[in-house]
Amino acid sequence: MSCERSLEVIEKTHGVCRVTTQAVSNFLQGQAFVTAQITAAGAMHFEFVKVTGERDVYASMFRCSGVGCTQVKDPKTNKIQTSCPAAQCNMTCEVGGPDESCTEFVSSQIAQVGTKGPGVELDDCHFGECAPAGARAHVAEGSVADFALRNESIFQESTYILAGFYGVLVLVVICLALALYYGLSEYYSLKSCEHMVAGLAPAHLEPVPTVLTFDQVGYTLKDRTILKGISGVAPAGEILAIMGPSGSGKSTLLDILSMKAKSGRVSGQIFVNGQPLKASFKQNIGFVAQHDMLLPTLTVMESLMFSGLLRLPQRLTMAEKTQQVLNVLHELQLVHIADSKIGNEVKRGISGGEKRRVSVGMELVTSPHALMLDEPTSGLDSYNADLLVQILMDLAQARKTAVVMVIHQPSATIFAKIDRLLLVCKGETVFSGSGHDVQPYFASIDQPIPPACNAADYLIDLLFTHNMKKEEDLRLTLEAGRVAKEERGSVASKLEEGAMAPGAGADNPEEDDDAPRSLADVFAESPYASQTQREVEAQREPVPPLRQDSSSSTPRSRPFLLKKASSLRPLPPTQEEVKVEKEARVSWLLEVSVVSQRMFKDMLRKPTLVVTHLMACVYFGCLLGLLYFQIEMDGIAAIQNRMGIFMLESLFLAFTSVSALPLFWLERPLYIHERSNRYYGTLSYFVAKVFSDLIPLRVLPPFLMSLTSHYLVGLRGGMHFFTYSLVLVLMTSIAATLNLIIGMLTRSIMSGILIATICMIHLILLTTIFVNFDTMKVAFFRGLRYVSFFNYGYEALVVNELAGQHITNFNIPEGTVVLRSLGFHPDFLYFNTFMLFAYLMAALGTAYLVLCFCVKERR
Ligand SMILES: Nc1ncnc2c1ncn2[C@@H]1O[C@H](COP(=O)(O)OP(=O)(O)OP(=O)(O)O)[C@@H](O)[C@H]1O
Repeated sequence: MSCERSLEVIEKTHGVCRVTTQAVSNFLQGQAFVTAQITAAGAMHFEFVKVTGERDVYASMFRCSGVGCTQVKDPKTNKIQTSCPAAQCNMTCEVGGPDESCTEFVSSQIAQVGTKGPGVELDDCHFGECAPAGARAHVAEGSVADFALRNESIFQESTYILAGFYGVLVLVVICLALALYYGLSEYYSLKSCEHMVAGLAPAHLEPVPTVLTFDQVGYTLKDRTILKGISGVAPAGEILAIMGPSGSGKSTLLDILSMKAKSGRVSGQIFVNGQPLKASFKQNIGFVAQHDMLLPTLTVMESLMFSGLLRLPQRLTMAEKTQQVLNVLHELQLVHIADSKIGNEVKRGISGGEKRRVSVGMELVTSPHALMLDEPTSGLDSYNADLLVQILMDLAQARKTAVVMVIHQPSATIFAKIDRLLLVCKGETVFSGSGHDVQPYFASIDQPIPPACNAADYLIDLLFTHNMKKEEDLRLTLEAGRVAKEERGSVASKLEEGAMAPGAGADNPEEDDDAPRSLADVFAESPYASQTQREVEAQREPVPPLRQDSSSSTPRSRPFLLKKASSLRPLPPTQEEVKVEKEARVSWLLEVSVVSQRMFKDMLRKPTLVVTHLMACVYFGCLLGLLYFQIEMDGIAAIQNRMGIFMLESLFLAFTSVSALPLFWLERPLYIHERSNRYYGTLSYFVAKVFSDLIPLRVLPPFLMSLTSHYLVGLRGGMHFFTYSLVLVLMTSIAATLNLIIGMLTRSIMSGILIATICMIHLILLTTIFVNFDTMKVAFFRGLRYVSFFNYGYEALVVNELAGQHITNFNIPEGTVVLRSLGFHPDFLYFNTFMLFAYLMAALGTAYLVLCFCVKERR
């Protein structure tokens, strides 16, 4: 198309003018623009529509035709003045309602304006005539061309500026992604540190010998006792193995020793090198979860560097951090696979045993004073399990670290290596002491471990059958009627709950003198128990115990467990400790940069999601572009088609934003693990998440869609295009953030998607196109228009496209009037855009708060 803005009229030209005739402009009251059409023969038609009413819209139409009209162009201002001395006007008042001023105007002024008076003077006219490129040549030959007339050019100068602006934006985003991808990668590959020699630990990371002592640790969850007065010592440089049948409370004990947030009540005392446990000690604990929490797309080196960059003290240089990672790679025998990807079930990477070692390495990088491992050998073959335990033993000895590990059923080789053993059954201590004392102890209680059998297997079997036997004995006792009728109910219910532990009867010995003695009872009275207790006492410095909780009860009345249980609350950090911790932490900006870099890297290494989003949006833009190719501003179809396009685009973007929900869901366990292990703060993760999710998935795709559909459909150009794509980007970002919030709050991915879909449907429903809020009888429901971001977005889109547009061949030729009559607010474009911004900010704020308070580790 090419457009003509000169005075020369090829066939007929359309324009917008300001009315200067006093009588008319008075009547228009500010709506002083009329749409005009002038033909080559000097005939002119112009019309205006005066709109009155707020809720009920009334339109009064004023149409004039004039002959012998003249146009004069002011060369200085370039404005065109038009004069029609003999205009014939007629007026339709009160279309849809009363307008007294119109009736009065008709009777007093119209005759003068139309026939006798000075005619109608129009000023500041903006005429334009557009035609397909080939039409000009046709005109030159003097024949009349059948032009497709348009109100506006689809290519304007400002469009090119905006296209350039967006082009630069896209380039910046691509450069940013590439910079993030390659930014720190030189430190992430083994090649880059070939010049470094393993073994030279940075001075700040000298080992600190640590002895961990725990005394009378108990745990109660909703009136159910899970742990009862467990005591033990994890000496520096040794491994304390916690063993027991499934459900005996091993992981619970490890959680407590690792200072994990527990939902139940924890009692007892924990000492570190004889001092009561301080809250600040958490940062010196390394915790290796039962399942590997690793990002499959990263290499081994990158994973360890991620931990090192975020958790090693700020004062360490990058070279020192890399050195530390290199040392850990050597210690864990991972150098040969340093640049291999972790992998997962879909894309195979390193082996299971290697993954376990990487998980351990992620913690060892920080040189923790105490290392806690939950079943580190589970799922490994005996070679890899032995190798891992041997590595752990060497590390513990070299670094003088207290290592505590839960182990399910170790091989004979591993069992023989265990320095100290804590055997638990149904939350009670069955044995606690040196690994060498296990055989003599069980021999002393008439349960000798057969020499040909794996001691670990034998002990687990023993505890299991002992449990079964004890429960069976109690059942028989009940049947024989030896328990009073009223007592029967309580015992039976205890059995059902599974709370009846071996030796449970010993809580009330006088009630059941003949009850079989549990292994826990037997151990509590053995010299090994006293020995453990002495070791615990020996490790404690003579300091007053932690806050005593008067409400806590004595767990058992036996010599080994005589002391009163106190609530376990670590001492709050002193101001000095807070200062030291603050100084040690890496800066917030570095945290955001490292975390977002990893997110981008992950996204680029499995680009399916981004590519699918981009392709889907471009495809949909093309589809709409072809369906509505170059639609005219003609007749009612002009309104229908445009409203259809915007609704389809909004729906498409809202529903494709659901991907934010499963995306967070898959990341959730990793986030919880890393957050609780102090890799980064919640705000750092959130900012990185917003940055890495919004830009590639919620900004680029809708922008590309708007770009495609805009040119194909022939929507309004210039600033209107900018507003159009901005509104689509804002709507997509809001929808994605709302889905993110739902993903954070729901416990199941399927219900999350269902809830998200239902919420989206409700928000879509509350859009003016589906419901005219002004006609609602209940005031409350009228207020719902402010709830839906969809309503703001959709209204902004249609107003941006239709307000002020002239519609040909339609009895309401003003887009503004049509919008008003449909319940839209043509003057709310900026308000709606601002509200979308505000909505997005509020949604992001809510998402952050939900992440802070609802997505927490509570075990
Ligand atoms: N948050 C919780 N909610 C409900 N029950 C819990 C919770 N935490 C622990 N338990 C219960 O406490 C008992 C001990 O659990 P724990 O996970 O510590 O056992 P475990 O010895 O580590 O078992 P496994 O070897 O099978 O992992 C179990 O009966 C478990 O059901």
